[in-house]
Amino acid sequence: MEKILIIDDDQDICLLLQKYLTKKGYETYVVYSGKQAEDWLKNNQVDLVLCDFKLPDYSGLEILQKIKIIDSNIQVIIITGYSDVRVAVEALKRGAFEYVTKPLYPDEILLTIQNALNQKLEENHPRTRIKKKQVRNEFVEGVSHAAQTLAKHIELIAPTDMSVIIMGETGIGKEFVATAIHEKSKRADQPFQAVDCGALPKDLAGSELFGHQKGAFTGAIADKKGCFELANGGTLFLDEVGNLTYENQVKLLRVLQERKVKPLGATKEVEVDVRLVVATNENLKEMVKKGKFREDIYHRLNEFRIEVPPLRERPDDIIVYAEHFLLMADRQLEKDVKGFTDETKEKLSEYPWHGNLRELSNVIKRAVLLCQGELIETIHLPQEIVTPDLSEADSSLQVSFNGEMPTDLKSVAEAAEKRAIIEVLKRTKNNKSKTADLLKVDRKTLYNKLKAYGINT
Ligand SMILES: Nc1ncnc2c1ncn2[C@@H]1O[C@H](COP(=O)(O)OP(=O)(O)OP(=O)(O)O)[C@@H](O)[C@H]1O
Repeated sequence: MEKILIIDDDQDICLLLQKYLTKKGYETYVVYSGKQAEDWLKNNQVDLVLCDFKLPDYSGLEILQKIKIIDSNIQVIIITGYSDVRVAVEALKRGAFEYVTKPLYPDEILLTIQNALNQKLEENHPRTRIKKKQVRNEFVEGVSHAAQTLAKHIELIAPTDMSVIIMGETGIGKEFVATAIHEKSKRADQPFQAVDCGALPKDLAGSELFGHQKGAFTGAIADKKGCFELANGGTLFLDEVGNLTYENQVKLLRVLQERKVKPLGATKEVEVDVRLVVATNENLKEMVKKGKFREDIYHRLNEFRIEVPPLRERPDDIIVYAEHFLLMADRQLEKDVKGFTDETKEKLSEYPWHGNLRELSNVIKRAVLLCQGELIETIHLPQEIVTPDLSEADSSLQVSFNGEMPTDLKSVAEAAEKRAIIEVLKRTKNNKSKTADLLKVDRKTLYNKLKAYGINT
């Protein structure tokens, strides 16, 4: 039976999750703080951790790091508020499997847990993600000029053996581009090995990349092939390559120059034939200037550079991707949602999508889950996307409660009232009479509430 640890200081949430997941056949455990989790994990083993991002003692990133140090094989799913999605995305870069946003929906949690457990990292290669056997979602090109140029570049570069640097914001699809390059290359039937250099602990990175021989260091109980050897004949994708230590950059340069790797502790070198594709969301050239990334490696990798522009700079693509993610979610959740209302499309197109395609895909999946009819409406989207001003108003309301979410009924009711007023004002384009009508109050009451809640119209 697979084991799940739930970490949340909200005891009600813990109880609900525990009951639900136990019913679904998992062995579940609960702790209420980061420290308790740390102690618990040192003495017990689990397959997956479901962790609230805002614990009383540790931040989400801190607890993630501690879990990964204790056992890097544990899959971690972060529970977060939508307004914290950007930080949660950072957690993904540091090794979390996925984030789910509040309010929590059991079906969504269950699906994410099942996906995480299915993809549980392979025993022998804990920090690498082997993509070869994974079923991937299809590569969608987009219709914007930038997306078309990107597709053309992939077609052109794929059949060559040139190294490629893929640049772009988090979640924009750099790894997808790397996979597309591999799949369209002559190496397509050979391994595609992806390594997240950002998630490699410093002391183990060398062994993960280049392998080691039994006895090379304490804990090296058997020979181990590094990613270069595992990718032999195929493509090695180094994500967040700018995070490699100087020492590993030197070793990487040797492999690039000589096409040979020397596992730690080995006396002999092993020949490797690997095409290198790397990605970064930092400016590598700047890193070279600052002395943080070796110039010689940069030039070797920079045989071809692909820049993937952020989604907000190519709004024409948003609905294309949204429709693709809707199809995927329909399939995954066995639903038959057909599309979006015009208002929903408008809201999706206006939103800045700082988490790019990953954020869009998650939002659509959740909307499909919530949708009971044929079309996704704005009520199925997170509030931040439908009424961005309102979320600001909400957060200002929270601040006025000393940074704590209001829990007393009066405050909760006031927050809901404020939200409803702003929402209706938006819909009526600030027409007070219509707003009062829709809210079924007289104009004077409406004006009093606007003043009391500090809503400027
Ligand atoms: N061209 C595409 N077609 C369809 N889906 C895509 C495409 N590109 C990205 N996606 C979706 O966006 C998600 C994020 O993509 P990916 O992991 O490649 O981003 P990334 O830029 O490598 O992120 P990070 O910087 O965090 O490593 C994917 O899981 C996939 O769902």
